[in-house]
Amino acid sequence: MPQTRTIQPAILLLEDGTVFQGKAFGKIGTAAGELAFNTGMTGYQEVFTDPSYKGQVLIMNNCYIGNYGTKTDDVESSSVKISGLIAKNIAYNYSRKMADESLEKFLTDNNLVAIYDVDTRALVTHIRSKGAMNCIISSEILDVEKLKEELAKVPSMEGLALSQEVSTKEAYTLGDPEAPIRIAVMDNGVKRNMLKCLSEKGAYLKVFPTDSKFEETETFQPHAYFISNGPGDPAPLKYAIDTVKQILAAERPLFGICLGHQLLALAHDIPTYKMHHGHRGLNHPVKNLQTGLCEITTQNHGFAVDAKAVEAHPNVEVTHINLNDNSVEGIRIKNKPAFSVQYHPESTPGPHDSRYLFDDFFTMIKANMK
Ligand SMILES: NC(=O)CC[C@H](N)C(=O)O
Repeated sequence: MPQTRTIQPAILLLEDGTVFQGKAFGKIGTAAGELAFNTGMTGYQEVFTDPSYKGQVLIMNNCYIGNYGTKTDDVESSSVKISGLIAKNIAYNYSRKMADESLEKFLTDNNLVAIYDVDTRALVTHIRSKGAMNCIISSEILDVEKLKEELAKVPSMEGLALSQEVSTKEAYTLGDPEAPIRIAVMDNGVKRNMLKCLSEKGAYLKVFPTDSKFEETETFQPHAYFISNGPGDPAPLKYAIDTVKQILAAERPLFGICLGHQLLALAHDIPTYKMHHGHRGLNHPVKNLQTGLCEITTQNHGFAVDAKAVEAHPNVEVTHINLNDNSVEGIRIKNKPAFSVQYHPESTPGPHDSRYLFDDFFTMIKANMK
């Protein structure tokens, strides 16, 4: 580390009063949100720019981040979306031929407040036993009592609607206008790679703001709908649940990922619940109940679909389960061309085991075009 750099102290305060001392990184300031941890060893830039992390202060479990720098197009949206960052070690210097800049510059340019030199293993163990909670990090207020006052103002993630804050404000198109398949995308905070996976398969996309009316999306004459991922609690998104109901009533093929999956369940009156500490990482084992095969998946969610309510529903079937905790990872609607998964088949970052779900979507679309 160059001698010229002055390292400032920073502090992390948890909702239950636990305090961690560390060092400042990125912007000097204060940031708060729900504490969440990601166990992935790579892909920090894609993770930081994933809109589903809006409102969360993220712990990167890997003991070192920043060592391969950042690259302009390794992003899942136009800016950093996490509210704050906690790490063990940060590499100021990076080594990767394709990288354009350091993580330090990337985070400072994105005004992100970060803290490092924190015992992240102790911190993660703490959340794993106590459950998800809010936190605040600061490199400008080092007085714990003052930070407690600030932390008290931070809303709970449960009941928080955030999609409108990250969704596109204006509809836009993507891909080849002459493509034989048109897909309307409900952008609840869509990751770029989902759009890439869809357009590369030969679809012309129109990406609509999360709260667009069904009638408006229909003017695109879509052959199918894609319901994207997104931040926050899915339950308060009544406008989106209603739109999903209208899409289903019109018999349009539908594929939902993560928040999109939760909205498909909610549209069938299947409730979602806040998980103890969520799933965020690149190695979550999921079993496909239709093929009996296991996939290693990318995950990022703090809410999940109620398994008992799915079982009790005559028209909804569980297609995938998480092998760590048996939670619902995928559903299919028996009487409609619709399915969804809780995990991330676009997998940036992550393994590509689940990319077949995009093929399944296109097969379903084509079957419904005949
Ligand atoms: N990646 C996502 O779409 C996350 C969905 C939702 N915000 C959750 O935390 O469960």
